[in-house]
Amino acid sequence: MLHTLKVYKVHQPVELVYDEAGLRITGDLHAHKKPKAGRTCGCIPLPPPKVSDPTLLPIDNTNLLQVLYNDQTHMIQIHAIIPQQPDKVDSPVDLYKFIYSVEKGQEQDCIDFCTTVMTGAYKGLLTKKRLKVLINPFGGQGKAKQIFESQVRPVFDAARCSVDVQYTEYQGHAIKIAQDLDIQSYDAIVTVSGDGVIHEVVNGFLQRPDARQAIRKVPLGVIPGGTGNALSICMLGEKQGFDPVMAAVQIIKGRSLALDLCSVTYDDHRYFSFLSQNYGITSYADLGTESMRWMGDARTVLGLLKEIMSGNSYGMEAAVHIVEDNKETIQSQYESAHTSATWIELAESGDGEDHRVVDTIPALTESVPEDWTKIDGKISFFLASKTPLLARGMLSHPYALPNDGLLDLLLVRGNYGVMKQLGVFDKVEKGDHLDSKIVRQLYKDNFFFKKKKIHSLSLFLFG
Ligand SMILES: Nc1ncnc2c1ncn2[C@@H]1O[C@H](COP(=O)(O)OP(=O)(O)OP(=O)(O)O)[C@@H](O)[C@H]1O
Repeated sequence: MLHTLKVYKVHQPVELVYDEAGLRITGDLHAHKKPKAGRTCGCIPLPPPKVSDPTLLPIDNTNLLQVLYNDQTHMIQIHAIIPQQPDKVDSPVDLYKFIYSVEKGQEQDCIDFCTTVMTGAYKGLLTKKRLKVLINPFGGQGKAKQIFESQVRPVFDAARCSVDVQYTEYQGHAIKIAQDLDIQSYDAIVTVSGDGVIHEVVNGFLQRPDARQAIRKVPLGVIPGGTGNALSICMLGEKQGFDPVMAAVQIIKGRSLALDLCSVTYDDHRYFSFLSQNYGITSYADLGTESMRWMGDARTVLGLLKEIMSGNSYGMEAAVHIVEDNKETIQSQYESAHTSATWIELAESGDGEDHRVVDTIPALTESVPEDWTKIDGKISFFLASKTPLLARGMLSHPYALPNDGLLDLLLVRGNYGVMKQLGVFDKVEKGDHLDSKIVRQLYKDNFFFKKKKIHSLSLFLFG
């Protein structure tokens, strides 16, 4: 059903048309111009859109943040996200604000129009979310605060979210904040940081007596403010995963996605991981470039090259429970899971249940079950991951699924020499390394790894 409203930009008539797909603004010749710094009001800017009518600006429901009538100014205000290149799926986006005057006598029509648009734009979603925002002022290249204030806060304000900002003050602070968070007061917890602070939030939640309830009640929203931002690129892709505006829109318009967590026990310490567990070249590459965070995510590539060139080999002992080790089968399972993807909504736990997270995997002191496979000797890569991308340009686990209850393990046994290892590295950008003969197995499994044990739990994320 079509809903229309006639409004004015100064004296020029403009028509607003809303249907199920979204809103169209017709007749505003300057609507596509890009917003100026400061993004005040006015009618806004961008390169001309690839639509047949240059006076027409279509805005999808997903990109509509707020449409409201201001009875002080007798104006309608539209806050929306507009892609810089409308024909590209991963185009950068900008925040726009359109303001048009409403004719005398049309006020009630305008209010009704706004209600219709907002109902369609937020179908099944909460409006005016209450957000707890954690900013690591030292994360990545130290730009998290600036990213938040200049690119993210305006989006949250436009969507009329209430924002409670807290800066992390020391290592481990986010664990404490998540542990003490009043879960009834917030609709999401948002990190403006790298993966380190996300790790702390997840672990803080899971140390709570009401861990399961807390993690269901308060989803995690991720704004890229670190160096690698691995979780962000796994959710939004390699380009948009580094776009704070797009990430902010996900927090407002995204739906929750369950992501398995891995329980890791190290000596008598237990924690939960949502990315990868690894040994061999990738782990030493990471450790060897800790002091190079200033160079952003380029340090991942540099570290890997350095470690491969060193010619080191790595001994390990591990036991793995293999669920599937045929690459073709894993690929086809991934493809069918991907095409039939459904959002996993976890049921709320009932009152009186124990909400603590309990360990269900056998203790390390117990003997390895008979149907598990042992790995004992030299390896180059032992990389188990819940997520597909290790970093930008490194699609290490192309068939990883967020909530299949399994880990994907990439294993290269032995040391095949620098040239062959460089060959694997060279193909990892698009995931083609799996065709390499030396990448012997890609398992879906649970496993014991040295002194670590891993299984999966769930966390809500926006996707
Ligand atoms: N105020 C602070 N002072 C010192 N360390 C902090 C502070 N706030 C957070 N931290 C620590 O900084 C570490 C790294 O933070 P973060 O994940 O944000 O950035 P990053 O490691 O550069 O990003 P990425 O994980 O994407 O590479 C975290 O483990 C966190 O404990």
